[in-house]
Amino acid sequence: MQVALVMGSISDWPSVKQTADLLEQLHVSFDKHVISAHRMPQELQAFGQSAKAEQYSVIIAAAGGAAHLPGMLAANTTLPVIGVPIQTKALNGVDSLLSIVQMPTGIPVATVAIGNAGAKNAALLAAEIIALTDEDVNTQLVAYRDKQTKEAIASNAQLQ
Ligand SMILES: Nc1c(C(=O)O)ncn1[C@@H]1O[C@H](COP(=O)(O)O)[C@@H](O)[C@H]1O
Repeated sequence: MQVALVMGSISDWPSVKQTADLLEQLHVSFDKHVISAHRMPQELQAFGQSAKAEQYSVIIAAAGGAAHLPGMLAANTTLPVIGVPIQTKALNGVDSLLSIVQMPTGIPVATVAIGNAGAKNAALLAAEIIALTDEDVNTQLVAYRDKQTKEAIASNAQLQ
């Protein structure tokens, strides 16, 4: 698999599904895992440390609240980790965002926006990394961008 799609809880799946659907559309192969740094610390460490040997190219990690999962995965691998802040009820996902984005120097997490835009951009960012060496994924990405541009131009008609 090219991407490991990891979430802190099964309750994150409705958001993470948007990432999964877009990865599928872009022909990126991936598998899905619930792994919590807080609830499954040993499994988290084992997963991070074996991720490179498993031949993943990118890890996407989505978590909400005290979202230490992306950072702790990044601590256990040198693969690129994309962090997705899940929108929370109590603090609207600002808690998730700040937990993920403010990493110390030396252990980066590529953090995307809170909510739907972030969930989708995580898939696109992963696909852009994969597309460096995968012509099929590159073709899908170019087509995605092309369609998006055409739709934006066509939306001018709604102004008339
Ligand atoms: N942020 C983390 C971590 C972690 O970072 O290890 N593990 C679970 N969670 C988050 O807790 C929220 C509530 O989880 P539950 O619904 O299971 O109580 C979820 O958004 C999950 O990502």
